[in-house]
Amino acid sequence: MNKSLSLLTQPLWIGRLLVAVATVLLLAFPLLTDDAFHQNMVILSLVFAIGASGLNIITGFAGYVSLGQGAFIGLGGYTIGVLAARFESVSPWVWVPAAGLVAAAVAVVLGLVSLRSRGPSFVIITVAFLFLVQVIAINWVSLTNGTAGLTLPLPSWDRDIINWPFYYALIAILALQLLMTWWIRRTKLGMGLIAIREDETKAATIGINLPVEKMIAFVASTVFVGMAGAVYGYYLTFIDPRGMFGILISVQLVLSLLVGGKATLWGPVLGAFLIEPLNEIANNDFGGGNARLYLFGGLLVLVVIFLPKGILPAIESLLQRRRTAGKAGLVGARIGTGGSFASLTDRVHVVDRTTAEPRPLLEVRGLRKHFGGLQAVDGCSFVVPEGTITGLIGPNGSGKTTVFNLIDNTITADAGEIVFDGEHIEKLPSWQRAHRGLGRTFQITRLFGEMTVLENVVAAQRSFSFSQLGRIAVSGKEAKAAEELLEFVGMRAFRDQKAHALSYGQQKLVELAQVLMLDPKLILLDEPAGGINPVLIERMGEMIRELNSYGKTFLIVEHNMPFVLDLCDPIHVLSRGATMASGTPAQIQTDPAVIDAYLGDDFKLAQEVAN
Ligand SMILES: Nc1ncnc2c1ncn2[C@@H]1O[C@H](COP(=O)(O)OP(=O)(O)OP(=O)(O)O)[C@@H](O)[C@H]1O
Repeated sequence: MNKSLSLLTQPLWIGRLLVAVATVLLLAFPLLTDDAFHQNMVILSLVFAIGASGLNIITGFAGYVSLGQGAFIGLGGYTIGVLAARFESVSPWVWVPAAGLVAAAVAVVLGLVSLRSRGPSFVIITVAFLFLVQVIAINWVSLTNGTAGLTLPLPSWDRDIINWPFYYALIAILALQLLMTWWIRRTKLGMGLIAIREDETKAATIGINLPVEKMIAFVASTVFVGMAGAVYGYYLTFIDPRGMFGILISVQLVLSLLVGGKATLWGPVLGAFLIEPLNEIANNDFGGGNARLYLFGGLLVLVVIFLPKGILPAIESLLQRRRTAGKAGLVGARIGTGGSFASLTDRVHVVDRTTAEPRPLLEVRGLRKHFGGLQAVDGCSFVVPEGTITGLIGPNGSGKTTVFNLIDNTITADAGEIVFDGEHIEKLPSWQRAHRGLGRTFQITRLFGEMTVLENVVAAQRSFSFSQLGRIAVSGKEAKAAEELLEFVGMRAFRDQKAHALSYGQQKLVELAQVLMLDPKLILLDEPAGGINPVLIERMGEMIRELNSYGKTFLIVEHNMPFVLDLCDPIHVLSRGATMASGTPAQIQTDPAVIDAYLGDDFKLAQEVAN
């Protein structure tokens, strides 16, 4: 290996060295120059680094793009401005933590209002929020002095070190912000947020408590930003609504995050230190105003086209390509023969199978769902007895997947009852249904593509507690159990692969392991044999049987008739959204109505030949 290549394959220590050098330079900066222009530029860069880093939690991790992040800088500035004017004898520094609390409190309110929406509507709500706060600051004259603005007390310390306290206070806040980001990324909370970003609906079905995790993320993304806003306001010594709540601050924060790299620790800091100097150049040399708009707009277009993931992720994938160049990957590698589920029995809910008549584990009564004029599910009723492998079959479009979606609340039913394990669950959100013991795979697999296989399995949360959110995501008993489940489905060798790199069949196996991580009582499998090779179909059947022998109950939607008839008993047949027949495989195969509506005469002939 040549020398330059070996340097490139050692990214960890090079990265650490760069961070160490940058930290020393930042700490020593006020000692190196007393040039006011440069000091101002670095102070502003620090404010934007904190703002972008905070934004990283809600946007980079959780996938919620906010254009209202600048409002929290403004709220911080106004908190210190208002309080310093009211309590003149108190040092303004006292109000810096208070600004963090105000930002957090406003984030909770905004979160309650906006976190039910996603995508463009969420962005619009955050912009509206920014303008609303600005309007309040303009019109609540008794508190904010309106458009005339507020003047803060001048710093009381020596003129020679005039900027130093602001500077080091911002560095301390940035350090805290980065520490929090680093911690969140390593914990179950961070993994939950990334799952939400990748596929929120799916995240809920594997037990991730969406409202709580999103709210924590929203608050975490604003506390230190509010504090930075307070230091910024004190530094400016004058604040007004247009300066503190301008949309361009928020645009600059988003741009910093995108340029540096979303969901990375250092990306937002790098982005802020690149964008803010450009902003100053546009302000000073090109007359500000429109020049800044052109600059930010142009940069945004360039980033989206050439660096869609940002600078740091682009460097990382370049290094990754160099590291793996010429090495054979796992693509095409054989799936393992699979381990035994027996080693996991301490985690499983084992059913007493000695009782003669199994109790109903799931009862669906009169379920209805319409899409516009189409009645997709029309009074569907059936029972899944505990300990069985129950089949749900029917023609294409008869409503099977919709029934699954209604059972796990991926979509909400118009009417009907769902009783699971003796409890009515119609009103429970998906993640609570998962905690009750309902697991589900999807017809088209829905893994979190940017996570590794192991992370995908560990991401499932079978219960909720605040202390659990703080645990390291991939560690301890959970990670061990996830590895054992991957061994069981034959995918342990793939544990460090990104899920998006897997074949469809491999994804099906990982999704099964992910659902098993919930230790579910009932597993809904949507076409487990669809689109996979015959050997894997056979293996899938074996796994279902083995899991069933340990007490797992199944409800399976499948078109592969030999697979269903061999595995399932009882079988329910759906037609036009209603249950048209239920019975043993023998009864179903000979039911003239089922043959007429679904199996067809060819099936009957084939059965007769086979017999
Ligand atoms: N989100 C939706 N919006 C509108 N129509 C939908 C939606 N989801 C399902 N449908 C319609 O509801 C009907 C039932 O669909 P569903 O996917 O439940 O059938 P299925 O029995 O699972 O079909 P297949 O065997 O082909 O998977 C279909 O006509 C489908 O087009």
